[in-house]
Amino acid sequence: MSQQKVGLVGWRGMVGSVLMQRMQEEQDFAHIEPTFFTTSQKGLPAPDIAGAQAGVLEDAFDIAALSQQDIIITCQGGDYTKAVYAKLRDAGWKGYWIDAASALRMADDAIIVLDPVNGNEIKHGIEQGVRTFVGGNCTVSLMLMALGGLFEKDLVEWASPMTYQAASGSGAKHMRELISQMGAIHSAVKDKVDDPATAILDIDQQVAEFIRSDDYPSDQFGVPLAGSLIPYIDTQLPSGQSREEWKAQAEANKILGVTESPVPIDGICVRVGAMRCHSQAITLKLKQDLSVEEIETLLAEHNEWVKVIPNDRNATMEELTPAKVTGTLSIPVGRIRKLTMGPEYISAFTVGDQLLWGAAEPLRRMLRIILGK
Ligand SMILES: NC(=O)C1=CN([C@@H]2O[C@H](COP(=O)(O)OP(=O)(O)OC[C@H]3O[C@@H](n4cnc5c(N)ncnc54)[C@H](OP(=O)(O)O)[C@@H]3O)[C@@H](O)[C@H]2O)C=CC1
Ligand SMILES: N[C@@H](CC(=O)OP(=O)(O)O)C(=O)O
Repeated sequence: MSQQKVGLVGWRGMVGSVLMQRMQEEQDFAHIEPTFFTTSQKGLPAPDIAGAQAGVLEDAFDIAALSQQDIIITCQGGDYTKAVYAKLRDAGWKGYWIDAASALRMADDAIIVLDPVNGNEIKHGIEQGVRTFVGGNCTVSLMLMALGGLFEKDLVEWASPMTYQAASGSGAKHMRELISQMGAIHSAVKDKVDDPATAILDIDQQVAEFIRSDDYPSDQFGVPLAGSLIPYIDTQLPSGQSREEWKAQAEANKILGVTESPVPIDGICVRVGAMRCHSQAITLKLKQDLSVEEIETLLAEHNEWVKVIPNDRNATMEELTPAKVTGTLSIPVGRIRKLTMGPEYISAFTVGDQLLWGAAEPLRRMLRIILGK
């Protein structure tokens, strides 16, 4: 049988590069006939990651060229999806569309993909003719990978995730700016830091003045991140939520297949100075008084990537940090304990790489599901 034709759009962006990396690691290119598309570099040689047959870059707005594909994976962003998807479907294309952008997530004919959580719904959807599959919001996917064991058993009455989101969620330029901010702060006070005789409050005062000054680089974020934080992510909604906060309940319930009486999931999303791992401190109200041991067992058994970290200081400091998790598929979850509010109130803290399970990996696995490999 000939291989499926797969069009790759957005492959050189940040999410796309992580996807290409993972596809190479997992030998995915051995099972497909890839065509690389571009919005800006038509005719240039395609990357050699997929072998000699890759040819040149095709125009990502060429509906006829896109229509030749059995499957299209796009990490190009929502504006691209809005510009192309409807035209392609209107032209009669019936292939599989796998998308990283949020634009189509809540569409009735689209499934949000996170197969360790909703693999059955994905398979059922394919059988029913669903052809549009969209990766979830990074914080939502990471939360469900961590707490899937409780949601799967319908044990969660409500959840309140308070997030600590990395710079990568805003894009590559923001990651660079975070590093520049860190370096600029150090440069501004290096002499004083190196001199142990300098009073710490003098250093602190100088750092504070520098962070508020025009010399501090903040073109991308608009306000300081290094040495500070930003308690607002994405756009403002009339509900008082940020759009990032709104996604938690809307997307998580869609992934979980809850159509009536959605599980309330709401909290505050905060940008912090981590590079590419999102962390979340989650308060849960369970429907039952389960022991911590029972909760840990349910969580650990849910999928092969979640790793329960005992609520122990050393284990937490070693295992439950962005520094430890970055660049890996591991989803540690720890700080699990009963809160003083009552026996059904539980805390949890989880960390995950927002470019891997938060973005690229669910798309890559969706491709494999369609290929049946
Ligand atoms: N960042 C994130 O955390 C997440 C992002 N997403 C979705 O993925 C989309 C893409 O995000 P992200 O990967 O961060 O976007 P990037 O800005 O890194 O890349 C998007 C596109 O920009 C073009 N581009 C122009 N100059 C360059 C350059 N120097 N290097 C690389 N690419 C360049 C490329 O298109 P071309 O080759 O056509 O010129 C590329 O595909 C988002 O809009 C969002 O919808 C989803 C989940 C998480
Ligand atoms: N909004 C996320 C990143 C992202 O791209 O989310 P979404 O795929 O839902 O637009 C963040 O800033 O961390």
